[in-house]
Amino acid sequence: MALPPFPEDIPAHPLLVVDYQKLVEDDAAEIEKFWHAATTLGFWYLKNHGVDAEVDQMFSMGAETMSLPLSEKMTFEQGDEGVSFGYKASGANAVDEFGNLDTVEFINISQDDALAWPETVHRTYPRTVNERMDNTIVPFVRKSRAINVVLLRILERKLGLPEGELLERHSDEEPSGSETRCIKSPPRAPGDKNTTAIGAHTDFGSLSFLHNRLGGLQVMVPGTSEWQYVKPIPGHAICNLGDAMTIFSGGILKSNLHRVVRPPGEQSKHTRWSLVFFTRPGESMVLEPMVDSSEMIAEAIRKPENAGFRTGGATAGEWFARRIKNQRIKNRKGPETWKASRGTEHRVSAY
Ligand SMILES: O=C(O)CCC(=O)C(=O)O
Ligand SMILES: [Fe+2]
Repeated sequence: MALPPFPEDIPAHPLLVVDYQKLVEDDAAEIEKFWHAATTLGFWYLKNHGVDAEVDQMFSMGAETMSLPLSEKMTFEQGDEGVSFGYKASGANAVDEFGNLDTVEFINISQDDALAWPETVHRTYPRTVNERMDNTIVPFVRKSRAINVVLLRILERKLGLPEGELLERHSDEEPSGSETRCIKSPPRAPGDKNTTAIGAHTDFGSLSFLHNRLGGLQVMVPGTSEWQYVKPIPGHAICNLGDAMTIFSGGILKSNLHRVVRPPGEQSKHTRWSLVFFTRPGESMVLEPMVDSSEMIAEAIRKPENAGFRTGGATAGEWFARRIKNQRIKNRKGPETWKASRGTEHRVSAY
């Protein structure tokens, strides 16, 4: 079905457009553009990534899964212990410190489970997922991971890290929180004041590769306290960095605050689907600035504004479980639970 375009009269934040093929060819100007995006907003468009056909298939997988009976989907629910893989029902998470509820449902499929299929590493999935493992999910996961590895290699070099040091923290030999997520966000009643679908957050891991059809994603542009839409552009993925990259780099790389609200204008009448592939560090990797491996990072962490990026030695697995667990509404005791779910979000105004 044809979707209405993003309204022309609604401002959208212009992300830099990075050409993936040029990155692969080691094009110096393109690498500079990517580095600029990574160290300022932490969001950019990625074109020529070659994953469009797989993305379409993944949206079909998502639609098939979300149309299963709720009772069946609930058999595969994430639970309240801080595990991300599986199904998340609408309203299972808080979107703010007051305990308002999210309005999206999604399915998270672990990279480890996809790559080991038909073996199980972490958990099992609904039949609509199993049926599409070989022909849809595995190809999408492989291609998306390969793209993120190219991006990681470039960042590793630009950060002055010895070859392989950042990559080995994202090895697929070790279990990780890396996963793909298909999100369904139904239209909201016109008078519904609570328009937040996914609350303000920074991403938990390293790199997110996102595919949007409708508006609704917003970023808070650094130095302002205003939310701005990111406009979906056909064939352009939206990429962003997560907390692990900000921490590893001692604050050089930016993990920016974002959220999902009702799509703008006519688009608000339609169901919003989105698809993400998250690359996250291996579970046992310690999230600390890589000061011993890069002079640039050692220098960055000496700046007072970056001091907060020392975690005290949390592993990626612990960081990730804490964030997921404390955003579950069933675990909520009060505003402190929301605070306990936070990562590198420092802007009190956006909590
Ligand atoms: O749906 C989107 O556009 C963004 C989703 C997102 O931020 C997330 O799942 O972390
Ligand atoms: Fe996100």
